[in-house]
Amino acid sequence: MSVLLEAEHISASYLLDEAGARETPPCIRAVDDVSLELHEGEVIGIAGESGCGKSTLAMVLSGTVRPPLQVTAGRLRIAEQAVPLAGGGSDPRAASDADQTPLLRGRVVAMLPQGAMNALNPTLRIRDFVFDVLRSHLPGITRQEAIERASERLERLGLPPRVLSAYPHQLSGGMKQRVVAVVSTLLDPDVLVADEPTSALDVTSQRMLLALLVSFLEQSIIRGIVFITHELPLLRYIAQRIAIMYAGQLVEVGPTDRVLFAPSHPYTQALMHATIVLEKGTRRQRIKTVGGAPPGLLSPPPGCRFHPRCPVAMPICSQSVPPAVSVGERHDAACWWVAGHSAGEAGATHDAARR
Ligand SMILES: Nc1ncnc2c1ncn2[C@@H]1O[C@H](COP(=O)(O)OP(=O)(O)OP(=O)(O)O)[C@@H](O)[C@H]1O
Repeated sequence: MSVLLEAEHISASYLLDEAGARETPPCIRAVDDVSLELHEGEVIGIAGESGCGKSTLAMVLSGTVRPPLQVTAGRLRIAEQAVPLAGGGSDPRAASDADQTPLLRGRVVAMLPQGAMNALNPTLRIRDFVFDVLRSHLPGITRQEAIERASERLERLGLPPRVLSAYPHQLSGGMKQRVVAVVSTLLDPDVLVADEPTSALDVTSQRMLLALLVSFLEQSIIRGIVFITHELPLLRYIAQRIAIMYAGQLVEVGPTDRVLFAPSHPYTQALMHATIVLEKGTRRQRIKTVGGAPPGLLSPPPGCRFHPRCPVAMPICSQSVPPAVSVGERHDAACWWVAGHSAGEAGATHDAARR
């Protein structure tokens, strides 16, 4: 399976002292040492509680980082091209490539941000929005060409081209979101990063949007999707793999069914209200809810960031960052407790999410 997107050891922080008055400015480490792969034709879901860094990771992966957010480390490659990371990351070439960002954005990677439908200008017909978007990427395009391109695309995806003549208020929320999704992929990007694209939609509209995103893949309009949500169960309908994020880090990555129905990390188990089978022949332990709140990212807890809330925490958990351990085929969990219980099964530690 070929790798379409490869993020290596990405860290990104919000700098709280942009003026640079302090030598070591305080910063919120919203994404901390995240490595992730997206394969050709795949949808990977990224899930976790509010504030765990999902949107920040989405901005990094889509090349839309803006101050006060800064990428402090890492590399990103999409479709075999290095994507510039604002701040340069650890790759000195990235900073000098920064002028390529607008080109990469839209053609290599596109972002469907939270509340994307609200980006529509209420005073402009959809066709004017389409023209503005396309013109920003393709300065030479004429109005007629832009409208024709959007019209053909809508028709191909089973949506009525007449929406181009409508004002936003004349369309339902679900239709607006689908139209914005279509417009954001008009340049056939390799990867679409969708950040909570179904939030604020009713169930029927959610399903229609998911179906549309799948059509993008089936019709080879795009080649892979990073789908961010706090609604873990939703990922069952669209993602082949799921990455669980906690306090800026990935704690578990694996095939959708495994993560949803046989989660390994205590945090994922708590999220799923799942049953942990400790070992063959031992009793089952049930975690009902995630007690407490996620830590502040200005000064996250040492070791495993979940340890203050973890029902199976051990002394080592507060002392040392857990390695990612293989718990099955392309399934890793970063947890000392899991490492102890899967010793001998996997034997090796792995770079999280890169399997
Ligand atoms: N502009 C900002 N300045 C400072 N801190 C920020 C900024 N935006 C986000 N943060 C902080 O970064 C951390 C990660 O936020 P992020 O929005 O990426 O999380 P999230 O998982 O997407 O949450 P949600 O699901 O609520 O959108 C949080 O602690 C948040 O308070």
